[in-house]
Amino acid sequence: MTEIVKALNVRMKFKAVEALTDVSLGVAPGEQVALLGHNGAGKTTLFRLILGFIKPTAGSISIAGFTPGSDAARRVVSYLPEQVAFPKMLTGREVVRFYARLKGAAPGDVQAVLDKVELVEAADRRVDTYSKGMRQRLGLAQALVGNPRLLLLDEPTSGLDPLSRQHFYELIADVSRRGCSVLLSSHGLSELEARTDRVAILRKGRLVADGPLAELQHQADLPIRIRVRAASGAVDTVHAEIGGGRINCASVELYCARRDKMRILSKISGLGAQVEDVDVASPTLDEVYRYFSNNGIEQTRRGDIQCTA
Ligand SMILES: Nc1ncnc2c1ncn2[C@@H]1O[C@H](COP(=O)(O)OP(=O)(O)OP(=O)(O)O)[C@@H](O)[C@H]1O
Repeated sequence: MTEIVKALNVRMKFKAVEALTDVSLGVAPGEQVALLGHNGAGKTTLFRLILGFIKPTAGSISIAGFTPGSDAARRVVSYLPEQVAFPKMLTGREVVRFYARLKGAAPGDVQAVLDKVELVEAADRRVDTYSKGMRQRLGLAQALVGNPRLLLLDEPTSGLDPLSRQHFYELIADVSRRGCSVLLSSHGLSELEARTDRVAILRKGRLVADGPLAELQHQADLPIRIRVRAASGAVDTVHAEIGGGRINCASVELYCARRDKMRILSKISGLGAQVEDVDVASPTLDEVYRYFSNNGIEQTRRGDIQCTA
């Protein structure tokens, strides 16, 4: 199957600044990839290369087998930039109609897309009366019109309230289920955690991690948190048996390496009725991100594994 994005050993240099170094990344049809990285890591540069706005200093990129920026590639890809701006005098419908014509989409697509992003009621109002969230949804509408095979979304949820974010991700999941690939950059790690197939992390222009979150958790081998709620009067015994730290009058918390998890859980299970509940938490995307963007050096409060069990 042809990859929608295929970047091979891409290097991008702006005079003295090397924005990307030896980046190889593929995106399959229907795949959702979150592109993460600190400010200046090279995310927007990668988007601009995929769009064909700039050419790589070295390496190659193809979009569904086509050269970025070519007519054929442009028919494949849609882009929602971080700072979305439309002519204020136009209505939302006129904006989407304009993009529909540019992309050769059927006129009926305009209404369907406005409906999808819940802008039908405001469609005939001028864009300068729109809230930030409505402008962002209009940005998504212009990106969705014409059924692109690849959506590039640069910080698409910045400035959106929690409900709008949720709706936004539902829309993205829907287009992805229909086979559209999504490459999305974001700093909102907690909201991405359960919503992306794959995470790619750029650090100073280098791709330092690429895979499903579970795989990156495995690679980073960060400690797992186990929290045990003791039965009434049993907290001292539970603490003495499994170690860790007391976090209140009734609970004990410890961190352990992944390889020790089952052994410790079995020990906790052996405490029988002295344990009321157990909660096991794998490292979050935020922790995995910090690990990889800090060159594999762990900087979390879990740094010292407190397991004595
Ligand atoms: N046209 C340009 N000329 C010179 N340097 C540039 C140019 N475009 C980008 N850069 C530099 O390349 C590096 C990567 O920038 P880029 O905008 O891709 O980062 P980013 O990951 O998108 O950052 P942010 O999260 O802040 O949007 C930065 O050091 C930036 O200053």
